[in-house]
Amino acid sequence: MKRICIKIGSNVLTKSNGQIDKQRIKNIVFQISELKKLGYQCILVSSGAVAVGRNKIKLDQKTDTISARQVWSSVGQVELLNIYSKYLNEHNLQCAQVLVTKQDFRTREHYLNMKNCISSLLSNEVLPVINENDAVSVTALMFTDNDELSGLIASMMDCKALYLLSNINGIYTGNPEDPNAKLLKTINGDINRLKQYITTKKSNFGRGGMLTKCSIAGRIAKSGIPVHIANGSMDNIVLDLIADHENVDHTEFIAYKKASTVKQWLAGSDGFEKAHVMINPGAEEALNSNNATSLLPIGITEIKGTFEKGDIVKIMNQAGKVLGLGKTSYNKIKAEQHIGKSGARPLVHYDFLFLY
Ligand SMILES: Nc1ncnc2c1ncn2[C@@H]1O[C@H](COP(=O)(O)OP(=O)(O)O)[C@@H](O)[C@H]1O
Ligand SMILES: N[C@@H](CCC(=O)OP(=O)(O)O)C(=O)O
Repeated sequence: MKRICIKIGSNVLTKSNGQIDKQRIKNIVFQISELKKLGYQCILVSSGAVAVGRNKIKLDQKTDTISARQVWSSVGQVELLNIYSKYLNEHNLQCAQVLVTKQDFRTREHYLNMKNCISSLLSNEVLPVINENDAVSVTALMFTDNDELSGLIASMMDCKALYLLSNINGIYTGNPEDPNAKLLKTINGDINRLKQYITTKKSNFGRGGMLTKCSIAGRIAKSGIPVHIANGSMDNIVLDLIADHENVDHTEFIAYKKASTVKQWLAGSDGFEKAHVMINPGAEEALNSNNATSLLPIGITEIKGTFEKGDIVKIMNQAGKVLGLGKTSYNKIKAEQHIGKSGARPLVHYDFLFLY
């Protein structure tokens, strides 16, 4: 089975007047049923709960922003899944609702429970429809947006590709409304240059925006999974991409060589770090070279925060630029004894290091 993850943004599922676009959902379901016939196993990450709920419930004036999101998402999620379920049944397919929080990726036990649940649904031919559990995930505990969630799912489930469907063809070299802005067809590595093109403009109901979509797409591609940002408002977009992606207008983040599962997990672990490890220019150069280099204490200048053996740390240069994430071989106390000294074991072995 070729396994893929498809993420659908709120705007793909709603019309400009805010109403749910049932025809769009119907077409997404059609594509999933066709993909199944072609031997694809799909995992759906669907936004839209808040947008759907907002249409159903008029809140009293006292309701604050957080409570509003909780009410709308929990009401909207029921409606959203009912629509998916109804259309899937027309193709003799079934779906399951999987609601997750960022915490579920933090502890290994929850991570494995979640992985087992999704694997079991897939092996029983049930389509997992995943969303953030917006009713209980609030502020600091939230995913940046569902793009981040879909990246974590694609890595966890070892997907062959991730499709991020938004209301736009892909990334343009400027404001998409500017006729001079061109669509970038492929991104190969350097995502930093994209920042100059991206405005803070978001789709009506979108959360993260294009910049977070890009940084997640870049990271996931670097860990070995190709990412396609494409227009989910176009009928049969995923089918077209799978048939001949080079001839469909969209942006592809070209995948690097497949990373190990540990490196893939690290690629999605931003925010889970226990401490920041600052390194000197020599160490930065060595890590960024083409050789498989581990992070040695001699290159470390400072440690901010505390960690135990096996915790994740964020690796940063002198200017504060984040270089990557690593899993430590020993704890902070031991690391501090060796800072700036030669001869000690790597704090982060190359096999447990993911560089952006
Ligand atoms: N350079 C750019 N190229 C493409 N889209 C951009 C660019 N800069 C800003 N955007 C905006 O990003 C939006 C998509 O991001 P987002 O709102 O997060 O979508 P979604 O809700 O599908 O996740 C587009 O609707 C577009 O207005
Ligand atoms: N979990 C929220 C969606 C959050 C989100 O990331 O939205 P989007 O940027 O449209 O993918 C919901 O279902 O409304």
